[in-house]
Amino acid sequence: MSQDLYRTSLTLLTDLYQITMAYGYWKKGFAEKKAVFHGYFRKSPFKGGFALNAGLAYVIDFLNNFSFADDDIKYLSTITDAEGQPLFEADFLEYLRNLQFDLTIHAIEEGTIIFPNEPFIRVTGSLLQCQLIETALLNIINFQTLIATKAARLRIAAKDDQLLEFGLRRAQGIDGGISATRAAYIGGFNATSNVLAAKLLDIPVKGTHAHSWIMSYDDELQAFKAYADVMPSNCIFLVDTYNTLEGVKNAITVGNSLKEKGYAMNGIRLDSGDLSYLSIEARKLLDDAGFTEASIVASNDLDEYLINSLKIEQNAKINVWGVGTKLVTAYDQPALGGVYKLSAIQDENQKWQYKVKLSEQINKISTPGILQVRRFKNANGKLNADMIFNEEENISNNPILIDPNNGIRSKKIDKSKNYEDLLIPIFENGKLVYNSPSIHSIQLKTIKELSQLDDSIKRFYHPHEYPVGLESTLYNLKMNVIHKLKS
Ligand SMILES: Nc1ncnc2c1ncn2[C@@H]1O[C@H](COP(=O)(O)OP(=O)(O)OP(=O)(O)O)[C@@H](O)[C@H]1O
Ligand SMILES: O=P(O)(O)OC[C@H]1O[C@H](OP(=O)(O)OP(=O)(O)O)[C@H](O)[C@@H]1O
Ligand SMILES: O=C(O)c1cccnc1
Repeated sequence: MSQDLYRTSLTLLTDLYQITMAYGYWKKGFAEKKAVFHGYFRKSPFKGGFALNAGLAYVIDFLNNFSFADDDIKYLSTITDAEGQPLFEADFLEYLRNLQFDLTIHAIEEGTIIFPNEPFIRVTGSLLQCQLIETALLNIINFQTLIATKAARLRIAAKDDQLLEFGLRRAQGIDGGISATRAAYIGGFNATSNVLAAKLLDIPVKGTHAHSWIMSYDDELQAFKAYADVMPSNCIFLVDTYNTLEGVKNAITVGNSLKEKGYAMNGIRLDSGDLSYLSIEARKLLDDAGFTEASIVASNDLDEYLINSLKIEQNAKINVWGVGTKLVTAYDQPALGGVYKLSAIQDENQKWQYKVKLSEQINKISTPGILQVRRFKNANGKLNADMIFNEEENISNNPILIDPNNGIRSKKIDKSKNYEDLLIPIFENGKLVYNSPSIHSIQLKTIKELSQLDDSIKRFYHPHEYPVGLESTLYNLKMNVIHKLKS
């Protein structure tokens, strides 16, 4: 499991300000006040209509190992303030050394479609612990959700074709490469070229060969022949080193000798030039030579727009797509803006005090409450609307959803609709109560979820906005808290 990488103590994987705030809470005597935070994002990435939730398994491993090791404490004791004095007093560091993770966490499962403004995670427990986990939690989920979303968009474009992830060489560092491979698989990729990720994650590993193989021989035909000698049942020939269509002919020559020996040539790979024209011509050559089953793999700066154009507008004859850079770097949107906000805190009488962060920008005003996301579905299983509500309030059987960014937009939900509450228990008072599904079942979930999402929300240009609203009691609570703060 790739999570092995996260099984040492990563408790210091945070911003210093989380620890200074924790120190402040401790000093002021409210470190253990009960608080609730939610993680959510405000805008779907890639100008799209949805995101695909990923990263929870890593969050679980991070939290399972959440404790300050002796050398963490030792390091913290060396941090100094502007006057060169230790920033943290020894008793606080002792408090951290003895800290037992005991948060309660609810989260949306990986492979679930999620939308702006709805919490994908809810964290309940001591203010100090809630604060200390913020940065790592956002680091993990923002990246994996971003890449899983990109992968899901590529899956939409590629329809039933094979998608291979080729991104490691261009990924953002080592963990960027491994996390991206994981997220790509969750989003619907069939295999990766990344051997370490494949081993750690138990996912299929695949690949062809590079131009250097061809260049290391005097000519292309010799290079193909040598490759076929060594790996007769693993032959996808890269045909574009010198002249693509001549390369296809050489592949056919070697394919014929393989056939005589009882092997099938698996296919060819195109990596430059006009992929549409070349794939159509290559298909004709292969079919005419009897290689109707041979695959045509394409790579070279592919993304969902190009795949869509090649398949739909240009009728390209490509059935396997190798995608690297634009997937693993989320090229057109390098970060998901997921945030983590305090929404309630208990007073001395254990009564919730609801909290809101104000902003001049209405979409940046946070939502108070102990929130849950209820997803309503039509009789045919298609997603209909998501309702965010406060678990502390009784809600009507026929709730009204109000757009959090526009109070005059509302939608009535009729009570006959099926629904599911998406935030499910993951940790209860620090104890893991959730069995992480295998990565293969997460991918199956993704495929099912994508099939339940209307095409108008999946389209790449100006997608329809899926209805996500605050249940009306929650909307009123939010307005009240805002008005109180403003007065
Ligand atoms: N039919 C097509 N329609 C739209 N874009 C295409 C088509 N075929 C190829 N492309 C894209 O055009 C871009 C340029 O490809 P091309 O092979 O001409 O240049 P290159 O990438 O610089 O070549 P090389 O890989 O040899 O350096 C690539 O992003 C490629 O994916
Ligand atoms: O284009 P990507 O989506 O990132 O896919 C991975 C790329 O990596 C390899 O190229 P290589 O590193 O040999 O560079 P080049 O093909 O650009 O010369 C491969 O031939 C693909 O073109
Ligand atoms: O196996 C391949 O064809 C491959 C692997 C990584 C990058 N580009 C291509």
